[in-house]
Amino acid sequence: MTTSPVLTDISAFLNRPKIEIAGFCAAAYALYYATTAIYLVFFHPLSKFPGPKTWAASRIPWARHVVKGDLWEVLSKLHEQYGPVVRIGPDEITTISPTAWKDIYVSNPVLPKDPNSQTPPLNGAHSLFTAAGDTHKRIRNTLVNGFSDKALREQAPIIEDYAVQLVSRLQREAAKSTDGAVDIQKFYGYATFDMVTDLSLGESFHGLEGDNEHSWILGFFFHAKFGTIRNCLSRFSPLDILLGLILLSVTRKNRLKNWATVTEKIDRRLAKGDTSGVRSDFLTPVIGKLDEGGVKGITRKELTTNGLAFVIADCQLTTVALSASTYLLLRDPAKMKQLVEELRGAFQSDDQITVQSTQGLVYLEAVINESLRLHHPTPISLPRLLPPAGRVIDGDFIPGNSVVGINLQNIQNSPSLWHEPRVFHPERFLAASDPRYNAVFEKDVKAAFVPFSTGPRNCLGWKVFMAQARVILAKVLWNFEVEMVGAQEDWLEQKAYLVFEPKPLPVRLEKYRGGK
Ligand code: HEM
Repeated sequence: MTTSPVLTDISAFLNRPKIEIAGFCAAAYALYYATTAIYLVFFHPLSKFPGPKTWAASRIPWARHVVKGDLWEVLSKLHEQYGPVVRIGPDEITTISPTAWKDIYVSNPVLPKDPNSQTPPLNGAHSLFTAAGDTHKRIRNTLVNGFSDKALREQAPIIEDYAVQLVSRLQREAAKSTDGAVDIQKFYGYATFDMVTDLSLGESFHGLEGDNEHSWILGFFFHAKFGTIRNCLSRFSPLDILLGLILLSVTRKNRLKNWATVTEKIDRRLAKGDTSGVRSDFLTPVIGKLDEGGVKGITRKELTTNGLAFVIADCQLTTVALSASTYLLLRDPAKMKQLVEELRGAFQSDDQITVQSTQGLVYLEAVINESLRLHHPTPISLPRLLPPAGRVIDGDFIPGNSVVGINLQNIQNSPSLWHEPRVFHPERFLAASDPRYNAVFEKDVKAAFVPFSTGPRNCLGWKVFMAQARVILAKVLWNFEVEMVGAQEDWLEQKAYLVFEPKPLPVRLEKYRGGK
C-alpha cells in the first residue's frame, strides 16, 4: 500500500525541529489575525462608521477599559473626537443621537438585549433584567401592578418610616463621631436597603438599627464588578467560563446562604397573603398569581430572583444617586441654599415631609434630575442586538447581528447637546417661566435625557426611586445643616462596573433648630 503524498508532507513537517513548527504556527496565526483585522477595519459592513481602527479590529481595547472601569469616560472622549456615532468594536456601534432612542428601544419588533451583556441566572429563574421575549412579558405583566401610582401611594408609609429612622441614625452618628464626620453615603445605603428589602421581601434587614448588614451592600457592588468583567470576557470564551468557575466556587457558600435568607423571607411574606389595607409592598398585587407551570403568572423561584434584583437595583442606584445629589449641592452653596429655602419654606415640621407632600417641589425635582444627568448611577450603554436582516436606526442602515446602544452617561453629558454639560445647573430643568431659568439652557436637547430608558424594557422602579430620593433628601436637608469634610475635589472621578463604585462622602451634620 502506498502512503498518500499529503500524509507524507504532514509527517515530514512534524519531523522538523519543534522551534520551526512553533514559528510556523505563530506566523500562520499572525497572518490570520492581520487579514481578519484588515477585513474588519476596511471591508466589514460597519467600516462606514468612524472610530479608532484598533477598536474596529479587535475587542481588546474595549475590554481593557471595561476592566479598568473607565469605559464611560473613554467613550465620551471618542464621541467628542468622532461624532455622535462611533464604532467601538468589530460588531458594535454606540450613538448619542437623541432621535435614536425610539428606533433602538421602542420600535417593534423590540430588539433583544445583547446576550454578551447579560450574566445568566445561576438557578435558571430569570429576573426582569435577564428575561427575554415572552418570559419577560409574562413576568413584567405580573409584577407591574406593584409599581403603579396607586401601589406607590399605599407603599409610601414604608419609605417615610425608614427616612425618619435615617434622620435619627444620622443624629446618633454625628453625636458619637469624634471629629464630627459621618460618611453619609454609607447611611444612605442602609436606608435604601431597609426600604427596598421591606418592599421586595416583606421585611427589612434593619441596617439602620445596627451595622450587621453592610456586607450585603458591599457584596452587591462586588457582584456588579464581577458580572461586568465576566460579561466582558464572554467575548473571549472560554475565559468567562473559567472566571465564572473560580468565582462561583469562592463565593458558593455565601451565595447559598444569601439565597436561603431571601427565599425564607419571600416564603414568609407569601404565607401572610394579601395584606392590602394594612401594609402594601411590591408583592401585594402578586399574591394569587403564583403559577409553578410558568405559563401565566410567576413561579416562586422567579419571584425570589426578582425580589433580590429589586433589592440590588434600588440599594445600589438610589445610594449612588443620593450621594451624588448631596455632593453636588455641597460643592455649590448657592444651589444648596435654594433647595433648603424651598424645603424649610414648604414644611414647618419634619412629619409634614412625605412621599405625597414632596411632589411638586420644583427645585428638589430639578436637583434630582440634574444629579442623574451629571452622574448617572449606571453610566453604561444599553446594548441591543440587531436581527440578521439588519435595521434602519436613526436614518442609517445597520447591518444584521451588529450591536447598537446608547450610553446613558455620554448622551447626558455631551457638549454637542448640553450647555456646560459638566456644570451642576438644576435650573436647566425648571420651567422656562421660572425666574431662575436662563435662556442659555435653550441649547439643551432635553430629549437626550432619558435616565430610566424607554419602551417595554424601561425602568420598572423609577417612581419608587423618585419617591425615595425626594423624601430622603428633603428630610436630611430639612433636619440638618450639612457641610462637606475636606475639599473632595475628585469625588466624581469614580470607576464604574455597571454601577459607579461607591466612594465615602464624609460630611458634618448639625441639627437645624428652626421649625416646630
Ligand atoms: C437612580 C435610580 C434608577 C435608575 C437610574 C434606573 C435605570 C434603569 C435603566 C436605564 C433600566 C434599563 C436597563 C436596560 O435596558 O438594560 C432599568 C431597568 C430596570 N429597573 Fe431601574 N433604575 C433605577 C432604580 C430602580 C429601582 C429603585 C428599581 C426597583 C425597585 C428598579 C428596577 C428596574 C427593573 C426591574 C428594570 C428591568 C425592567 C425590564 O427589563 O423590564 N430600578 N433601570
